[in-house]
This record gives sequence, structure tokens and C-alpha cells, in this order.
Amino acid sequence: MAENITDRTIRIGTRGSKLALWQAEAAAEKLQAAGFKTELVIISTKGDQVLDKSLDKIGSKGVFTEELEVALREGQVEIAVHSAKDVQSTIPADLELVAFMEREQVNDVILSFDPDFKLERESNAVIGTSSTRRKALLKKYYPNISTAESRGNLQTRLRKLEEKQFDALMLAYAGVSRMGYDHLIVHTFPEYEFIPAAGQGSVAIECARNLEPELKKGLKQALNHTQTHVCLLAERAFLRTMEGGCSIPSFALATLTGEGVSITGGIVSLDGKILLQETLEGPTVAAEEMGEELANIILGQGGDEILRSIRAERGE
Ligand SMILES: NCc1[nH]cc(CCC(=O)O)c1CC(=O)O
Repeated sequence: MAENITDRTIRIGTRGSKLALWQAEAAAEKLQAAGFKTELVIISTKGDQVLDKSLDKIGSKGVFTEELEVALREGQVEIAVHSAKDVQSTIPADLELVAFMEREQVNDVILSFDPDFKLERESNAVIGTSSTRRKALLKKYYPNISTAESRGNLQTRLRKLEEKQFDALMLAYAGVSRMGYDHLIVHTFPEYEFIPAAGQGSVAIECARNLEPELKKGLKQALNHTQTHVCLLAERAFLRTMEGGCSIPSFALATLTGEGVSITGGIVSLDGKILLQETLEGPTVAAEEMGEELANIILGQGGDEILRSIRAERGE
């Protein structure tokens, strides 16, 4: 008789930051509820080690994922847990994303220790962020705002805020809420003005493609959130077609409508002067095709030119 798959201990590869550990624990709880035993294996990535450079200078591919992928390949862990946003749009052929966990609110937020901090069109505050998307969108909607680099885990960034390296800090609500910093939120950006990065707010579970099918099925049943999965397929297809990693100011947000799925996405030039954005709607079975189609529309409207000039500026 075949062994019961839930007798297996699932070794969960995770980065060591508090947010990463929170997300790995969330996965562990779901697995335990399904009867699996679990064990966390902490693995440090280049993105955790190199803190003096912005991400677009370290290189856009797998900054937070590569070492975890090596551990999957070498069989040191059964799954790796990532912020979906940090997972490159094309993953290596011998690995796969087996599940996406239920998405948190997707919005970007501003944190400040000054409860009276107000973000207005004329504001000239300094905001901490290292994201090219956030910098470019801030330039578009808040032309007098300046930004300061804020790499590092959430605790490091909050320390920089405390040290007044900037007046306020821009982050994803998901991480802020998971770390219990909600009380510092002074502004929530509407998600259709500041459209989040593809995948923001969801946790992706990666495994080796050759993991036993029964085990893969069990992992998927325990961890996957079907609605989130559909939206993430659309957003990741958009990102893949745009050929944008985390260092490109593109954005995409898919949501389920009554009958199907709606995806809004686009790109903004680094100076905030050109914003291309479109929405497509269709049946959930066509989620990936819609993401691709949306990217091709945006590229055709001049998105390709924006990408070319960003690459030229960076000397790529
Ligand atoms: N690139 C860093 C990163 N990756 C995932 C999150 C937050 C959690 C999430 O969006 O899932 C963050 C920090 C941030 O953008 O504020």
C-alpha cells in the first residue's frame, strides 16, 4: 500500500526576515491543518545580504529567490515560500509554482510617526522607497515629493524612518499588516491610481517539478487559493510579456468580477510623465491570455519605448 503523503515532513525553505518567517509560518499552519508535519529551513538570499544597492543595480533576476531555488533542486527542502511579488516572471524549467496563498489587501501605504502627516498634491516631503514603480508613480501624482533609498527588511526601513532619513515610508499594506505596523499608516493609496506590482500581497509556493505527483497535489490542496491563483496567472503573464522584473515600473492588478476576471495594468516612465494603462475583461479560463494581450497592447502604445529608454539609461 502506498504510504500516506501526510506522513511526510514538509521542509519549508524561507528567507530569515520577520516578514518571510511570518509567511512561512502561515504556510506551515495550512499544511499542519491538512495533516502534514512541517519544518522551517532558513536560507539567506543575495537580496538579504546586499543592502547598500537598490535592487535594479543588484540585477533583477531572482534576487530574493535564487538560493531558495538551489535548495529545492538539491532536495534540502520540499517547498520554498516567497512573496509572490519577488518571484521572477519566468521560473527555471525544473521548478514550478505549485500554489498561491490567499491574497491580502493589495494597496500601497504611507507610514509615518507623525500622525498628522498628510499627503497632498503639493506635498514636498521626502518619502523612503527603493521601488522604481513607486518612485515613478509618486512623480506622476505628487510632483514635489522627493524620494530616498530605503532597502532592507521592514524593521530596517522603520529604523531609517525613526532616524528621520525621510519623513515617511512607502510600503505594501500586506507586509505592514503582517508585521503589525497598521497603527503607523497615515495614507492608503487607492489601488486603481497606485496600481500594485504584479503579485503584491500574495505568497507563492515553489517546488521542484519532479516532486511526486501525489505530494504536489496534497500541497496544492492545502495551500492554493483558487481565486488568488487565477488573478496571479493573469498578472504574471502580463509581467512575463513585458519582460519586466521587479526593477521595471510596470504594474498589474487582476480581480475577479461576477462572471470572469478583470486585469488593469501598464507602465509609467521614470519621470512620471507618461503613464500607459488599460483594462481587459474576460473569462477566468483566459486569464493568462488576457495578461499577455494586455502587455502587448501596452507595449504597442509606447511601453516598448519606455522600456528601451530605461535599459539605455542603465547601460543594459
Ligand atoms: N520587494 C520587497 C517586498 N516583497 C514583498 C513585500 C510586501 C509583501 C507583499 O507585497 O506581498 C515587500 C515590501 C514592500 O513592498 O513593502
